[in-house]
Amino acid sequence: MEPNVSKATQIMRKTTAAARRAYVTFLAGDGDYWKGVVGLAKGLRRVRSAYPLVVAVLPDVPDEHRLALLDQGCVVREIQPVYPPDSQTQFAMAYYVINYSKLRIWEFIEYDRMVYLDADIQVFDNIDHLFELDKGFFYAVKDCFCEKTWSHTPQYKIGYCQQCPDKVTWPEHELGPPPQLYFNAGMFVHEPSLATAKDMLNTLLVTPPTPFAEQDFLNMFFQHKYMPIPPVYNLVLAMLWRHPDNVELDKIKVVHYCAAGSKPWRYTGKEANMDRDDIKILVNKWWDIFNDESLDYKGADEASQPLRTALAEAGAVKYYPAPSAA
Ligand SMILES: O=c1ccn([C@@H]2O[C@H](COP(=O)(O)OP(=O)(O)O[C@H]3O[C@H](CO)[C@H](O)[C@H](O)[C@H]3O)[C@@H](O)[C@H]2O)c(=O)[nH]1
Ligand SMILES: O[C@H]1[C@H](O)[C@@H](O)[C@H](O)[C@@H](O)[C@H]1O
Ligand SMILES: [Mn+2]
Repeated sequence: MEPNVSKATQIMRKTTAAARRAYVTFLAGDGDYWKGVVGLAKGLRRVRSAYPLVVAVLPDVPDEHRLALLDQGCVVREIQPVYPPDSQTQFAMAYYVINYSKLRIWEFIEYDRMVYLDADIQVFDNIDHLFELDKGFFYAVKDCFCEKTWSHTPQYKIGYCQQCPDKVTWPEHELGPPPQLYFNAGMFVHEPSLATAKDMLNTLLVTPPTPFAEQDFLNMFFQHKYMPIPPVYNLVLAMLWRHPDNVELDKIKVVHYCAAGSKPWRYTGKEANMDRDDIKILVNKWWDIFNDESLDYKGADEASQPLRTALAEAGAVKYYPAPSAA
């Protein structure tokens, strides 16, 4: 306690601290992930998050998609791509290679604390309290090893998962010590720092790429700083059928639509497990937020005007202002 600090100073300090916090997501390419970001921006507004959503966009994100994000009150920041060293590695999904560019968010040093959320994530409850966690750690939720994307690993082959480590005992005599705790990198709490960013990129230069790309890399880089947080902060959907005992669906704050076929904006219901009732409900809940016009950002014109003007001048996109609601 500092007894001599005036109320005004205390409020000013709080405001300054708040200005240095933000949610952050990542957007690459001209595909449909921008819809996920729009959904996320509206979801954060629905739960009355106090902090903005910064979108780290690669240069290949088209202006039309950037406009849609500005219209939703996002802070759009262009980043340069990050590539792993050359190799013949097979990524679990071919596109994972672009995810190394996510490492650029450590360069956003105008913020001292950020909560990263993948574009295929939705928040159903306020999680602003994550910004209050002790500094000096890397916070994320433990992953599950049971889906086919893990089929290249010994843990998948023997049916071992850190979500239920007692079910299949790790054969230490054959495979050595059990795998260290491993987090899903679709959601985490981090502290931007140029020193860390530099260290990361230098380490990446001498780190051969592996199937889960930057997720594997971050697990290696932060192995001694990693602090698990409860699964309510990142429900990896496969948990619903792989470890139902570890999930209390009504308590979930953050849902990660990462299972094959579960991205709400691409959902057909055809892929394995996608016809489950809980999945259908979660996909519908995502759409309810995406379609809810009352959640649209109200100061849209102000944020996106410079880009609109530039585009109009360049004749790149035709923009017709929406009629006033009055
Ligand atoms: O064409 C794309 C592909 C990905 N992304 C961005 O990259 C994120 C990661 O891609 P996915 O969400 O499709 O990946 P998964 O959630 O299936 O995969 C998991 O493994 C990945 C390994 O690269 C990442 O670590 C990811 O955060 C983690 O949850 C997306 O949410 C989105 O923010 C795009 O913007 N455009
Ligand atoms: O770490 C992986 C990865 O995030 C996959 O994309 C997801 O589908 C898996 O369930 C998860 O275990
Ligand atoms: Mn994801």
